[in-house]
Order: sequence, then structure tokens, then C-alpha cells
Amino acid sequence: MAQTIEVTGLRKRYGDVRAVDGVTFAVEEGEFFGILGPNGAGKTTTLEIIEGLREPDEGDLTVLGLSPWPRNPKLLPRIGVQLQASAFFERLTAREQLQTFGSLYGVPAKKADAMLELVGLDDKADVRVEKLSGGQAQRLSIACALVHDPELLFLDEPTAALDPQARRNLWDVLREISTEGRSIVLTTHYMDEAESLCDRVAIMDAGKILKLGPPAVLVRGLDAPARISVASGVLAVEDARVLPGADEAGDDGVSLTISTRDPSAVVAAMAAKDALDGVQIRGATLEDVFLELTGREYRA
Ligand SMILES: Nc1ncnc2c1ncn2[C@@H]1O[C@H](COP(=O)(O)OP(=O)(O)OP(=O)(O)O)[C@@H](O)[C@H]1O
Repeated sequence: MAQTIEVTGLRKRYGDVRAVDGVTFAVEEGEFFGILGPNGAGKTTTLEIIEGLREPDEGDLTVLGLSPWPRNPKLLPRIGVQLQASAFFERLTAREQLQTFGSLYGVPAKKADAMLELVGLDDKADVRVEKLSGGQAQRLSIACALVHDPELLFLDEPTAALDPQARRNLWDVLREISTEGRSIVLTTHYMDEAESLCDRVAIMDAGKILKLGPPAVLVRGLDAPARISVASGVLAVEDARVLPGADEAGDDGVSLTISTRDPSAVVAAMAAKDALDGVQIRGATLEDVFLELTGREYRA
């Protein structure tokens, strides 16, 4: 069976900048696939090539078994695209926006209300787009990309510029959309977003994919220590260092933190000393994966 997306050896230069520098991956049917990387990594360029909006310099690709370039009219009704900057028709209400987008694909006008409900905007149906908050406008633009019921949905940084609560609300919408069996490709520079939403994630930097896999597998593959912290002063650093299972310990005056590859042994030893006040245990995250791959801290 053909993959939903197959990309091999993709390259795109802008002058001297190698925006996409030999990218290869495949997206399976029904998969929630993430492209994660800092600003300028080449995520948008990769996405735009797959969407058929840009011509690659080199490489082979198929989307739903078809070639997206030159623009392929057979493909367009089968894909939904939400661009980084959403463009709406002026002075229309949320419902009218959806009806107008839908009419371009021959979708009945009544579908608009179902879409508004799906993205949690039913109470904003009669509100003009310029009056919507950032998060509400993002939801509407996702609804517009979905109105013709595409098999494959592209989302370019859908939660950029949203506050933490609005981001999390939008994650719930995206999870809901992905349970309908549709394939989704999302770009993001938020590690936690990729970790929380995506079945598999490609970590991209400077035009290349550095690592690809399910977030939990990438993190486990690191063999990074867990960090156990308690309030400073609960236990002396010298005592913490010699706990069974402890690798290292340090106290910054606020928290005492112990690194360990055997957290259960350390927690048991701390419990025996009655030293678990305010305990927090943190495993490795995708940020640690990025650090290991690039040697530098992740800064979106
Ligand atoms: N139209 C263009 N002309 C020239 N250079 C470009 C153009 N578009 C992107 N670039 C450059 O190509 C590189 C990759 O950009 P791209 O937008 O694909 O990255 P990105 O990972 O999506 O970043 P962001 O998260 O900021 O959107 C960057 O160095 C960028 O400055």
C-alpha cells in the first residue's frame, strides 16, 4: 500500500541558504506526524513543497499517491491546508467564512455549523472574524481547512502566538480531529506540543532531519537520567550523593536535585529518611533529545 506521503532526498535553496537539505521521510495513513524544530529549521519550506505550493530543487515526493507539483487539481480536494498566517474573507461572520470556503468545494452550507461545533466555536457563529481572539481565529482557520472533509490535513504552527491555555484548548480540538482516521502533518517549534500530540515526530534543524520516531521512543533511546528534586534543606547534599542509586546531587538554594538512573531506589531511600517533602520526579524530554543531537540547548 502506498504511504500517505513519501518524500525522498528533498532539497530547496534560497540563494546561499539551504532551507531543506536532503530530507527523507514517509507518513502513514491515519498518522499524526510532527515536524519539530527551531525557527528557520526548514519546516515551513518542507511543508509548502509537500502541499504543492513550492517547487523543490531536488527530490521525489508523492502525496496520496500523486505528485503535488506542478499544482495537481486531483489532489486539492483531498488535502486541507492551514497556513501560518490565516487569511479570511473580510467582514464575514465565522459561519459565513465557513460557508464561503465550503462553497468552493461544493459543500452544503449547513456543514458550517457542524464544523463550528467541532472546533468549539458554535457560540461565535455570528461574530465577525476581526472580533475573534487569536485562539478563536486559529480554530476557525482549522475549520476552514477541514470543511471539505480532506483525507490529509496540514497545520503550520497552529498554536504559535497563543497563550498556554488557548494552546491546550486547541490541542484538544486537534486530538478530536485526529481520531477521525485522517492523516495530519503538523509543524511546531513547541517540544511539548509534539510530545503530546504526535504519533511520530521528525526533529529538524538547519534543513536536515536529525531524528525521527515516536516521541517516547526518542526520549527512551537517550538513556538520560531522571531528576528527583525536593525543597532545599530537606536533605544535605552530601547525604543525597551517597543514597543508593544516586548519580549526582546538587542544591541551588531552592531545590535539591538528584540525578539517577534508578529513581525507585532513590525515592525509597529518601522515604526511609523522611525526606520526600515537595518531591518532583522529571524524566528526560524531547528537549534533552535535541540537546544530545545538536550539542546546544533548544531555543524556539
Ligand atoms: N522565500 C524565501 N526566500 C529566502 N529565504 C527563505 C525564504 N523562505 C525561507 N527562507 C529561509 O530558509 C530557511 C528555512 O525557513 P523556513 O521558513 O522553512 O523554516 P521554519 O523552520 O519553518 O521556520 P519558522 O518556524 O520561523 O517558520 C530560513 O533560513 C529562512 O530564512
